[in-house]
Amino acid sequence: MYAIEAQGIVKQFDGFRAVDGVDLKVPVGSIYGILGPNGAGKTTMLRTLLGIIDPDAGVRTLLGSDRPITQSRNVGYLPEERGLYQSMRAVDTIAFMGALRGLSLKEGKEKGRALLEEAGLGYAADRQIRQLSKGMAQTVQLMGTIVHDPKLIVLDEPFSGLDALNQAKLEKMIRAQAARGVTVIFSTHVIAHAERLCERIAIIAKGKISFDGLVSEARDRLRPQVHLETETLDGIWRKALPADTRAEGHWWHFTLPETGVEPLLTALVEGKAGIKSLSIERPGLHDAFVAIAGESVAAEMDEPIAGETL
Ligand SMILES: Nc1ncnc2c1ncn2[C@@H]1O[C@H](COP(=O)(O)OP(=O)(O)OP(=O)(O)O)[C@@H](O)[C@H]1O
Repeated sequence: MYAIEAQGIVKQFDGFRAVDGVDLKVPVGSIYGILGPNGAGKTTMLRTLLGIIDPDAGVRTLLGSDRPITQSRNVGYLPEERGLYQSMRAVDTIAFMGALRGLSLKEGKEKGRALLEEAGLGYAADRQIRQLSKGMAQTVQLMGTIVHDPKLIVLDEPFSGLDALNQAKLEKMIRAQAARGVTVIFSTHVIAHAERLCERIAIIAKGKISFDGLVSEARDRLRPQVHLETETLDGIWRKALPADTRAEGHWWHFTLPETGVEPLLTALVEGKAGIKSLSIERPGLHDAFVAIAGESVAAEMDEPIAGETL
């Protein structure tokens, strides 16, 4: 069961292919991240999948329909350009956004107050948007995106512009929605966000998808790295180290051999290497991203500045 299925999607602007033959499958109930640098085609792809714009080629279904726009009441969409009416109160903003997706204004206001209370923002319900901080206003827009209980939530760069606290709240909200069976798809140019939240990701650059699958599958494309410290520097055990081992004083750094760690441990113990420390590091999504998309694309991705995210 897929919330979104797309095949061969192409979207051009004046002959320039912003989306260039994309295939994608987003399973129902998953948290799915679209990772790519600025200008990769993420927004265009999301807008095409949602039916806001039509592709020049390819087919897509959204919640089982091949006319995605007809599903708009079942979808919550947070566009990249944020914008709210400055003089509208927070609670009315949420209700108004719900009403655009078929929710009665009365229910929207009740739910809006409940959502604000839940987030510890009940005191701001009757304040105008202009009286809120940027992060709070963004949270209100997010609440307006989910107030009608959509089956599918699509968030375009939802973390940008939020401080660490609000990013953590957003992560919590995304997890809570997924726990209820809602499908959440979001775009980001920060690898760490996708690594923390997603079961599945698509990596996109220059309009093409170079990977679509489980985060663990992406990470498994690279072998774990071993860091070993020994008391002795020489002995028969050295023969057990792989050919590409990098030596650094008493340290040895190498890729875990296909045979695993046990034969290596046996050789080290029997050869009296004197193991002082040994760690096996599984590659993170960042390393996998570099391997899949290449150094130059990875360099275009923004990493969060220290302390920006939890
Ligand atoms: N309406 C449009 N007319 C012309 N070119 C467009 C239009 N929309 C997008 N593009 C171009 O298509 C490419 C992909 O843009 P898109 O906004 O989809 O990328 P993105 O991955 O979302 O990046 P960003 O995070 O910077 O928005 C860019 O080169 C952009 O300039």
